[in-house]
Amino acid sequence: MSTKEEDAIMRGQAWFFHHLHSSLSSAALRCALELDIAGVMNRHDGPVTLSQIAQGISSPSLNTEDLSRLMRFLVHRKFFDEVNQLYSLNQCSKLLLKDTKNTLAPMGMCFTDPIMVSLLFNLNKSIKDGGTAAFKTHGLELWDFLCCNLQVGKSFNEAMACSTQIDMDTIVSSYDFGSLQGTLVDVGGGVGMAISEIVTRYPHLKGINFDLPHVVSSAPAYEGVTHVGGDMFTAIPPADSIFIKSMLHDWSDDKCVQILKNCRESITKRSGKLIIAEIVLNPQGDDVFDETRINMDLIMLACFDGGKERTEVEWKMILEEAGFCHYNIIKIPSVVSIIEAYTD
Ligand SMILES: C[S@@+](CC[C@H](N)C(=O)[O-])C[C@H]1O[C@@H](n2cnc3c(N)ncnc32)[C@H](O)[C@@H]1O
Repeated sequence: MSTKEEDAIMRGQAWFFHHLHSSLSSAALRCALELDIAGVMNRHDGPVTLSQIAQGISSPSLNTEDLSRLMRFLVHRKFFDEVNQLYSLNQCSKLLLKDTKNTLAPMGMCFTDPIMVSLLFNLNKSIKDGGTAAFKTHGLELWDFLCCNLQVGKSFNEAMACSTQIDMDTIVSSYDFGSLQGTLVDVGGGVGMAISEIVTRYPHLKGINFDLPHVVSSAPAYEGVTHVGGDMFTAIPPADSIFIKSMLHDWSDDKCVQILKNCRESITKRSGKLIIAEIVLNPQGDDVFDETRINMDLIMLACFDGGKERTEVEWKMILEEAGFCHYNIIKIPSVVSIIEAYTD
């Protein structure tokens, strides 16, 4: 065998093992979250030793050598920084701190939960035999499963709310909601985090958070926001403008057209605007979020019947079919873009 062939085999093996073991990163992330390693480190001023981390975890049977191997892995994967056996938080691990404004800890806990992860491993059945991997795994579509399993449902809503909090900072500073007037309805707004961020910055807007009754029933009260429970496939509350974030990707093209037609019905009388904050897929792209965008597409495939991330061509198709003949895509420094759509 030539050196060139040997080299190609070696690189192939390295590629294979990289992907074979990639779930270890999420397992280690879960471990760091469960042990609250970032929280323990944050209680100290400056870098900490392994024994300070061990003391902070405070478990009588903790094995320091095992902890040191976990820390070595986490440092290798750049979760934490380490210099001369002193560990410190970096930009990634700061996102693991609980109860902070920009935390991603609830998202980490929800999407590393074996209940959520297990469905990804049924993707093969779903592709071969049809139906969602969620249904193959849990015997229910994801929304029904989340509705019946309140604990997982709560964890899912918290995960959405924390990533939305981060996205909304960028969305609100990149898009001029100040030009809108009257009522702004967030369709599929979850517990109302997004609309509350908008009306806090633009208090002249009247915010309505619209979601399924069981979701809004547990939503916190926000000043300037009214929670309305209902079904977007039946009717959407009347609005001057509509906001939708990370919701259409849960649905097939046909269902999206149905939702968008209901949006048009809701705003038609007032010639309002539809503002969508969702992923615009660019499979050949190589910006910092393109990998996440394509990962999200596979998650949608596993979780939702017909769920998908869409390219610009796919967005144009469903918007036009629903009667939104004009649109404008605004790229912002986020995994999502803003799509403004109009009826005339
Ligand atoms: C992926 S979450 C997005 C939540 C929020 N927009 C965000 O970005 O955090 C999709 C939301 O759609 C809601 N939803 C699902 N089916 C619905 C329906 N038929 N009517 C209204 N809302 C629905 C879910 O309850 C969930 O809160």
